[in-house]
Amino acid sequence: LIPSLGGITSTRAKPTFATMATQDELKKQVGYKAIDDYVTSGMKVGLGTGSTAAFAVERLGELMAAGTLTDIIAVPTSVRTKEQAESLGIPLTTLDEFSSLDVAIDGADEVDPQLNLVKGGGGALLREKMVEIVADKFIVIVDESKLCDALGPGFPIPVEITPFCHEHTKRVVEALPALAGKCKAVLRLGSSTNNQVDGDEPAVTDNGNYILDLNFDEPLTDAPAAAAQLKATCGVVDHGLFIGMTTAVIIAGSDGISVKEP
Ligand SMILES: O=C[C@H](O)[C@H](O)[C@H](O)COP(=O)(O)O
Repeated sequence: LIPSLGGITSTRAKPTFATMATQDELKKQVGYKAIDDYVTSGMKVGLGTGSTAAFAVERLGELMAAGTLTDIIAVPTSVRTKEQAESLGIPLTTLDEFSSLDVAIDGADEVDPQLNLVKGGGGALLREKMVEIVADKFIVIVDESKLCDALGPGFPIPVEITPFCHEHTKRVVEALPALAGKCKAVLRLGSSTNNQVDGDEPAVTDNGNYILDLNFDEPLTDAPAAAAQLKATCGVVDHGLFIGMTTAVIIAGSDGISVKEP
C-alpha cells in the first residue's frame, strides 16, 4: 500500500497521471532499499519525512512485524512520521534519550553533484536536520527528478523563522551577502507540509515557527556561504540547505537504482 503522502506537494512540475504510479514506484524502491541495505537489528534509526521517506518507514514496519529486524528504536522527524511509525508499531524515542543514532534515512527536494541538499518542502527541515546531523550515516533517497546541477532555481529553499517580527527577518534574509539580489523570500501560507499557497494564514511548523521559501532564478553559486549566513541570522531557526551531511544517495531512475557517495 502507498502510505499517505501527508498532502506534500511542491513547485516541481507535477507528474502526469500516467507517470505518477511510476514515480511512486521509484520512491518505494529507494525507500525499501535504504532499510534493506543500511538497517540491521539493534540500531537506532532516524526516520525522515515526506512521500519518499514514508516508504522507508513502511518497510521498517514491515520487517519488524515479520521479525526480520528486532531491537530497533527510531526517532521521527515530524508529527506525521511519528504517527505513521506508531501505526506500524515501531518503537520511538527522542534525541533527549539518545544523542547519537546509527543511521537516518530521508528524502530530499534537490541533490547537487556534491550531494548537498535542499530539504524542507514538507516543512520538516528543523527536526530533520537535528536528527540527521547526529546519525553516523545519513542516507538520502530520491527519484532521479531530484538531481540538479546546482541548488536554487529548481526548488525554493525553505528557511524556518520565528513568527516574531517575521517581516523584518524576511528583509534581513533577502539582504544577506550571499543572497542579495538573487532571491525573493516568500512567506509560506496555509499548510506547512507543502510550499503551495493553500491558505491565507502563515503556515506553522511542528515547532510553532513560520517558513520563508527562497525563490531563485539563477543557481546558488556558494551554497555553503548562504547556509552559514542564514544560520548566523537572528530570527532564523534553521534552513533547508543540508551541506556536507550526506553519506550516500540512493537514486531510482528509469535505468534502475544507483548509489552515489561524496
Ligand atoms: O520537509 C520535508 C522533507 O525535507 C522531505 O524529505 C522533502 O521535502 C522530500 O519530500 P518528498 O520525498 O515527498 O519529495
